[in-house]
Amino acid sequence: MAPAPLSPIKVGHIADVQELRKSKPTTIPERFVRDKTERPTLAPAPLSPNAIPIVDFSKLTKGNNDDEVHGEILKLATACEKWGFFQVINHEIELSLLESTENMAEQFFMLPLEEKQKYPMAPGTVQGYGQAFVFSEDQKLDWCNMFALGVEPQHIRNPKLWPTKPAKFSETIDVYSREVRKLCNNLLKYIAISLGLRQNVFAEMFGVAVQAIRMNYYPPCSRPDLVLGLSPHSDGSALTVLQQGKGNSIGLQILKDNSWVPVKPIPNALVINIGDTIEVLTNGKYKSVEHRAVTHKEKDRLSIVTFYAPSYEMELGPMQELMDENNPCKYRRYNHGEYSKHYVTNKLQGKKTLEFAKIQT
Ligand SMILES: COC(=O)C(/C=C/C1=C(C)CCCC1(C)C)=C/O[C@H]1C=C(C)C(=O)O1
Ligand SMILES: O=C(O)CCC(=O)C(=O)O
Ligand SMILES: [Fe+2]
Repeated sequence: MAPAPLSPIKVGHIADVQELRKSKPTTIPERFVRDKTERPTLAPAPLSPNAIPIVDFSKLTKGNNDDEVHGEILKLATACEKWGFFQVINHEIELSLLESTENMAEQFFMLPLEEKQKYPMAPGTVQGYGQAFVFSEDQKLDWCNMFALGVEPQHIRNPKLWPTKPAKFSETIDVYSREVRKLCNNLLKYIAISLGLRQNVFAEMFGVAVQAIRMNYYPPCSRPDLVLGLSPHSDGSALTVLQQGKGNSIGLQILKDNSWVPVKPIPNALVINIGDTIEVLTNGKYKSVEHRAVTHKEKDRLSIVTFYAPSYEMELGPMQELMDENNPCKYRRYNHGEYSKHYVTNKLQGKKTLEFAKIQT
């Protein structure tokens, strides 16, 4: 069952942050100013910025010997278990494709507002141009413009939302999405192996996987200490693939041991994170980790995010192989379509959405 749009909801006026920024306001509109407890810490976190594990995909697929392959699988396992995040290098996606996709996204955001507004994200929905996850007039807004599209399978696409400008946008997103889909498939095989499972276990459980793309554009903000680029959340997907803009500016932060750790972009690498689905399937062994984006005083930032998830038809729950008397079942079985609907009809609020599946103890 696909997530259905909500009945009309009142979200008040959602200012377009790129337009707001044009007037270089020294005072930030109240709706963007976070409560004191939510404001970002912009000072460098105590951990070194490169603490996020790095996984070399070429060592997984064609390591020189068994030791090299096993070593990399072990790295992958540690990354998924302890961090929920890693950066993947040598991922086999052409760098020219990463670049052209980034250029397309950037060109789209630089179009006049009237052009972008031809593809509006209706309140309560998640596809199109605008701000997703806003459900009330008093909800704080993120310092971000988003453009999101359902990609696969075809029935989740809304062709009216695929832009005609810039030329080649749709073509590029299609080619990019096919490559990212292959990468997700392959990573899931190695993730299965890292858990001691058959390599096709996830592919069999997912059916025809749902894939969506979201481009996030964060303009500079004169008071980055007061606003958030993107509210803290975990992703509802199985895997998320994030491409950070070539400007290489830090903005993504992940919550590790109660402190926000910045993810320093590695040129040409992709950031991968475990989503709620893998947390549930592994009975919490591999975790979907809370993350957020912060803004910068002078620099803008672009991220291109792919969500890869099971088909809406699939019924999911923790895998038998990962439960025993020491690891009792932590999540109930549910239909992924229902989880998707729950996810997209709630505001981003840390890992709250996953309570949908948690067995209360
Ligand atoms: C922060 O997460 C999201 O924005 C998001 C949205 C994904 C979607 C679209 C942009 C359009 C098509 C539907 C879909 C919900 C996939 C996250 O995606 C995750 C959340 C769930 C649930 C999921 O399956 O992927
Ligand atoms: O822009 C980023 O770095 C974070 C994006 C993200 O977490 C998301 O789109 O779900
Ligand atoms: Fe995310």
